[in-house]
Amino acid sequence: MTRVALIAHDDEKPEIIDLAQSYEDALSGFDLVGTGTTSKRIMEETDLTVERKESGPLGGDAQIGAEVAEDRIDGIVFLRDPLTAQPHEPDISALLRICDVHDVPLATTRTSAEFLLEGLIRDETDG
Ligand SMILES: O=C(CO)COP(=O)(O)O
Repeated sequence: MTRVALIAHDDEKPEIIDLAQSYEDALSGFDLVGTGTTSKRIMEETDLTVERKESGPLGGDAQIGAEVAEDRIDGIVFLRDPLTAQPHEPDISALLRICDVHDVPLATTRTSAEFLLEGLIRDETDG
């Protein structure tokens, strides 16, 4: 099953919730994983089930990075706050780097996230 990671910084949580609601039908057919607070918020605002990792600052990005290294993840939506410094910036950089290493598609904005999800939906439909 297509496994998708959902991650958003605090400023972007309303955006990822709106995205999850817009794509709820398609996402319900995916295996979802996410960082702690993002997962919790999405599950509160939709009927989706998201496997909860740690919160980002406590290692959630690193846990998802480990799954990327094991080729378990098909795509990542990571809505980053481009205007606020994060205490766990090294973990964030590591996640972006390991996605590059393994050629795992990663979207960091709403529009690129829609393109990514449309691509994953198409791949799943094509079988
Ligand atoms: O910090 C994050 C990603 O770097 C997100 O973590 P939360 O989903 O726990 O807020």
